[in-house]
Amino acid sequence: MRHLAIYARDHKLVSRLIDDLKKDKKVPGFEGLQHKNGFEHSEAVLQNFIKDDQKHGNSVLVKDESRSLRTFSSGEKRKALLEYLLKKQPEYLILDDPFDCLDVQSVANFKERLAEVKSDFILVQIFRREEDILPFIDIILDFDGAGNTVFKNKADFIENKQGFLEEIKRIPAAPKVFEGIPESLIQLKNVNVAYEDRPILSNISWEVKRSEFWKLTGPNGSGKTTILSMIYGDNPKAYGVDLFLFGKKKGSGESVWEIKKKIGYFSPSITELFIRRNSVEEMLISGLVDSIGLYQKPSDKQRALAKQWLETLGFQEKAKKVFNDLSNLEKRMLLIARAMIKHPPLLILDEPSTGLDDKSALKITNLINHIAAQSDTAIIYVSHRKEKGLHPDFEYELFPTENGSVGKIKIQ
Ligand SMILES: Nc1ncnc2c1ncn2[C@@H]1O[C@H](COP(=O)(O)OP(=O)(O)OP(=O)(O)O)[C@@H](O)[C@H]1O
Repeated sequence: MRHLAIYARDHKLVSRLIDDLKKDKKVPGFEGLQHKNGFEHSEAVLQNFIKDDQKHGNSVLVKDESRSLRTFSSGEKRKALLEYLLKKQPEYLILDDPFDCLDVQSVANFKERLAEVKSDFILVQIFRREEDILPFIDIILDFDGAGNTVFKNKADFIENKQGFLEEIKRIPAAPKVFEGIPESLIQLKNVNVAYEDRPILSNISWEVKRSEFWKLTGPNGSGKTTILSMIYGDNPKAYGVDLFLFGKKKGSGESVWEIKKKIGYFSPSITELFIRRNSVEEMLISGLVDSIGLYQKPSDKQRALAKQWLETLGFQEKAKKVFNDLSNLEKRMLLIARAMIKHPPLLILDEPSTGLDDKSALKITNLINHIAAQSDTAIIYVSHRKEKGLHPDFEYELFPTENGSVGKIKIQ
């Protein structure tokens, strides 16, 4: 059997297939893998190691390192898992979307490492983006409309990406005006951050003004999340440095809660916070009252605004549907709309298209481009990828050095 890649068009079908492989069942097209020693490289496997590390410390993945697995960036964790699995001498390795959280350089290194060991075992790569398919794989497993597996040559696997992006209609207007918002929303002046004497950020000077659309980028571990958590979260590193949010130095009066009211935030991980059985409409409206889920009866005005947003997204038929029953892409589009519904002065989108296939990622970037073009909200879009179709005005890129990451501005 040769290496192959599985297109994760339908997550459930792929999961079922992988489960059957793991249970050592006979799977059509994968007969060569039965009774073989196989391992899985996936986010779920990684999370188990992280849980274990939290309980017992000293994870086997990083036993030669002085710090715990938890403090590794997402890219560093994935690399550690790969090396750990390679030592187990697998006969086959399932790689579940291995490049999704990796920056350009790490993807290149990871691909190079796999090319070195590719003749030692069979690789089964699950992918969502065409550009991620390993260069030495030329067989793709896809699913037809009835859910049957279809094997294709890579050359024949051509995604028709044109013509499916329905034009986003106008986004609804702001329900209220935020008073007293200065021209400068975020300003970092010569900010340095270190963790346990390890320099992470070096002399970062960056300003985000009203209505600007920024992409914040940089390789894994360069400090993107650290900057975000200083702005939006309660990272103690934000205090005692020259970080100004909406004109005030952080820590000089405004509570984190007050600051958060002026920021719309979306990260794919918040999708899991919504466990109540709120409807799609209620979930949108919760963005107006800064709560996760809705605990009070919405007013007619709020419902009318939600209706307009649902029309913009093309979700008008889904208003009463349970949020948790939406598809992954629909949940993300809705939560981006929820973050934007009050037209906050600043919208932070943390890797919003991570884990999505090419078509779904384009739908997300299309929505964000429209939000940027049709509102006065400033946007910070965090990603380590080159996002196809995204049109930011500026890019702030972090470059790691041994003294911590330095930042450079690119005008698009
Ligand atoms: N609490 C902590 N203690 C020690 N080190 C930390 C802590 N939090 C982050 N780090 C380290 O700081 C560096 C920057 O991490 P950060 O998560 O900000 O990077 P990133 O650019 O967001 O990475 P990625 O793209 O992989 O998410 C990493 O090397 C990480 O291991």
